[in-house]
Parts: sequence; C-alpha cells; structure tokens
Amino acid sequence: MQRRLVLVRHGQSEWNLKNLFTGWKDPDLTERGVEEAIEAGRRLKAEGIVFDAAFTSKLKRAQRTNQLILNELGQRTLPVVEDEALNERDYGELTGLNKDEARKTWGEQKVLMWRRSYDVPPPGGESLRDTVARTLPYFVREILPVVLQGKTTLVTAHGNSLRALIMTLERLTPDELLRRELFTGAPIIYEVNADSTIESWKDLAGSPAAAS
Ligand SMILES: O=C(O)[C@H](O)COP(=O)(O)O
Repeated sequence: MQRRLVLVRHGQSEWNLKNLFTGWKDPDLTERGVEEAIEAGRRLKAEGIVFDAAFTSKLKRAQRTNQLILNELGQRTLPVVEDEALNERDYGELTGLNKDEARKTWGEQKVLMWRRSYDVPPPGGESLRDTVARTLPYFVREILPVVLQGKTTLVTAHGNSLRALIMTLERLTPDELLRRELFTGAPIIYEVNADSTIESWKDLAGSPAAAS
C-alpha cells in the first residue's frame, strides 16, 4: 500500500516580500506567491500525484496556496480541513518588524536563535518547541491516521509549523534543524512506512533523499 504525505510551504506572501516577521498575521499571497503555488501544483501533477485528503491552517496564505495546488490538479472540490494547529509559529513582539532591522537592533546571532533554534522563544512568542507542542499532536491525531490508511495527503502550511513536523519526520537534531530551510511553494513528498517511519522523501526544491 502506498502511504504518501506531501508538505508544502505557502507561496510568497505580501509580508515575505516586505521581509516582515509574520507569524499569526494574515497577509495574502503576492503575484509571485500565486505563481509559486500554481507551479507547485504543476510539479505534483508531473509526479502523478492525486490527493485523497488535504489539510491547511487558518491563515489565508496557506489556504490559497492549498486551493491553487488542488485547482492545478483538477481537484478543486476535494474537502479541505482547516485548523489553527497548523498556523505559523507565533512571532510575539517581533510580529510586523523588519527582519534586517531586527538584526541591526539585536544582532545576527540573537535573531538567528529566535528564528531557527529549537528552544529559544522570540519575546512574547513561541519557540519551535512550543510550535511542535501545538502542531505534532494534531498531526498524530488527525493527519497521520489518514496517511496510514493509504490516502495521499496534502498539508499546506508555514515555514515553522512544517519545520516542527519535519524535525520529527526526518529525525533531525536541533542542530540539523537550525540549517533546515523551507522554500515558499516547494513540495516535499514523503513515502511513509506502515509503522509511520519515513521510507524516503523527495524535496521538489532539491534532490531526492533517503531516511537515515
Ligand atoms: O512568520 C514569518 O515571518 C515567516 O513565515 C517565517 O519566518 P522565518 O523564516 O523568519 O521563521
């Protein structure tokens, strides 16, 4: 039985373009973001993917990306489950600030820790560990059982809510996680074993990889 899980970070948002910390704010996709979402759909079509289930967050940039992908696959009527468990990490007091300005104010290292470390929260916001605590139980309860039934499943979400899942799926250490970047609109296809470990994955932004 084939058990397939596809994760996609939303296409470029208006606040990605302006280089602002976004978190739970709800900007729309830019034109480029729309194109990236359509391109994600095209790439998935070229891989022969047909979805049986789809999940996304409560934020517009992910929902639109999800819908554009499904449209491209000719699956615009597939039911989509929306849940805030898949929302972006809450960036707290950094929300709305420019990322370069933040580096000037607090220094490269501190901002890198807030953005990419596992357990250092930005002021008033969620660390990645907090995001894992929100996202992973939802994944295990609602999404994984669907994948294990053999349903090809799409999850369209956000850089950090997906990094929270990827850390577990790819068994990354906090140090490896620091370097794990997700590109907007780039699908990652996981082949999942019956015991819910990962058999292999293919990042359509890069080259094929195997689980270690
Ligand atoms: O919320 C945001 O600002 C972005 O979607 C992700 O930002 P990051 O790459 O700074 O974590």
